[in-house]
Amino acid sequence: MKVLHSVHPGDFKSYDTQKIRENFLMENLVEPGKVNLVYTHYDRMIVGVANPAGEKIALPNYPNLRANFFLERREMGIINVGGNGEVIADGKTYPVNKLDCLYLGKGVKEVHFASSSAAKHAVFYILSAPAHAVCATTLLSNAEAVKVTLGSLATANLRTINKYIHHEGIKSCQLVMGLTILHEGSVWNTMPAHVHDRRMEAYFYFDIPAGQKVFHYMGEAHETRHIITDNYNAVVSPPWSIHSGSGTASYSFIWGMAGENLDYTDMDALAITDLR
Ligand SMILES: O=C[C@H](O)[C@@H](O)CC(=O)C(=O)O
Ligand SMILES: [Zn+2]
Repeated sequence: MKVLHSVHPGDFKSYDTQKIRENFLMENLVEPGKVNLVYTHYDRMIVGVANPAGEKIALPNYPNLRANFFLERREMGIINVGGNGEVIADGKTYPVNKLDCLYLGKGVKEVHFASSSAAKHAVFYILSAPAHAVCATTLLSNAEAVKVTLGSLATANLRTINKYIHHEGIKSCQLVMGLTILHEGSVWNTMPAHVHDRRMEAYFYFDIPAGQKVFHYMGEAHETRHIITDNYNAVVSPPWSIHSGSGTASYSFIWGMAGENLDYTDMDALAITDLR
C-alpha cells in the first residue's frame, strides 16, 4: 500500500504544483477489478477505491498493517458512487447502491466487493481509521442519511450535505463520513471555509462532468494554494488546512474525517474576507 507522509505548514509554503500534487492528491484510484488504497499518516487514515469488474474482489490484507486481517484493529466506511453493487462482510451480503453507505466495525474478517451489473460497475470509495472498540456493522441508504441544505444560488454555493457516519448517525470510533451534492449552477463547496485542527479530512470528488475540473483550495487561511483535479480523485487535508473547492460545473464529493471527536459541527469558521 502506498504511503503518504504528513507535511508541516511551514514547509508547505515553498511547495510548487508538482510537489503539492505528490503530497496531497490521490489519483488513479479507480481501476477495474482492483482495490487501490493509500495509507496516509494523517490520523493513519487509509483512503481508496474498490472497483469490482466481473468477479467479486477481496479486501486484501497489507503488510503495512502488521495485522492478521485488514479490520483486526480498524473500522471502515464505504460509499458507492458508481453502478449498483454489493459488499459481502463475513458471509452477509449488503446491497450498497449509488450514494448508500456501509460501515464495517472492527473485527470483520472477510470483505468482498461486487458489481450488480456488467454494464455499470460499482465504485466503492473507502475510508479506514484505527478503531479501539467494536461498533455495529451498519448499512444506511442515501434516503436515510440526515440532509442539510446550505448556501445559495446567488453565491453559487447551494448544496446538500448528506451525513452518514457521525455523532447522531452511524456509530463509529473515530470515522466521520458523508457527501455533499452541489445543486445545478452552484460550484463552491465549503465556502465560507473552515479548519479543524482536531481532525484530518479527505475529499473525494465524483460526478464531475466530462471536460470539467474542480479547483481544490488548501493551505493555511492566509497562505492558500490550489490543486486542479479530475473526477474520482481524492485530496487529503492536513489539520492546519482549509479544504474547499470550486468547479467549472456542478459536482459532488465525499468528505471524511478522523481524529479527536465525532461532532460534524466542530469547525473553526473563517471569514471569506480573511482568506489570502
Ligand atoms: O468538516 C466538514 C467538511 O469539510 C464538509 O462536510 C464541508 C462540506 O461538505 C461543505 O460545506 O460543502
Ligand atoms: Zn472540514
